[in-house]
Amino acid sequence: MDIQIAHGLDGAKNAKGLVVIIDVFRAFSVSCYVANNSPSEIITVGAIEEAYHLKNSHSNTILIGERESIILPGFDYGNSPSQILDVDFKDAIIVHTTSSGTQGIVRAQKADEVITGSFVNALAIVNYIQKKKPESVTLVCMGWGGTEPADEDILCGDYIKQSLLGKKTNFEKIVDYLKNESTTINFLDKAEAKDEAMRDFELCLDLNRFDFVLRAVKEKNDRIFLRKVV
Ligand SMILES: O=C(O)[C@H](CS(=O)(=O)O)OP(=O)(O)O
Repeated sequence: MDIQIAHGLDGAKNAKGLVVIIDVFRAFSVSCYVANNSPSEIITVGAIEEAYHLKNSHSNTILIGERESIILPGFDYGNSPSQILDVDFKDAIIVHTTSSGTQGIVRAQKADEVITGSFVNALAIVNYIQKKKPESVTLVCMGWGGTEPADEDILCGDYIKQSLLGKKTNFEKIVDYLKNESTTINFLDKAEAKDEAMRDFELCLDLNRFDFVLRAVKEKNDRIFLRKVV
């Protein structure tokens, strides 16, 4: 299996094979927390206008997302796992748009298949790839706004790659580095509620909390749905 690491929006655009779009803080950690709370659908969108359009077209739509780490006007929740941790999404259509992660999903048009990447379901991702045995895998580290590298996404990409190669990575060291040395945890600086942001940090680093993969599937009107694969 050929394993490539790519970065940001361009990396997503050119990614081939089975593509993992990685966004630890916070898009694809959030997506897993959402998926765990039983929504009828999760729709990933790039444009904010599309999110508003979907909200106006379906009564049971909930908007989740941010720009520059701040919740968007009229949205129900920010891009924050702590805000939605205990929310029952039964029968709701979740529409998710973010600065970086969801933009990567939308751009990954050359991929054979796209799944999301985060630490909260890292083992499930590794197991899924090992089971599928694709010829080539691209791990796309989305970074800040899809334009600048971010430590947490690079570390997650490397963690998945090493696991696929049968090598162990010390996860405690990763957490320690992100907590004490990394300067790339943008949303922590921008957050108005510091306690909530710290809780987001912990929830996004809750390794292997979920045992499912989220697969991006293009359907009606070219909309991209995230579907759980256990
Ligand atoms: O969760 C966030 O605030 C980030 C903002 S950015 O990437 O640092 O610009 O969004 P995400 O798309 O989840 O990375």
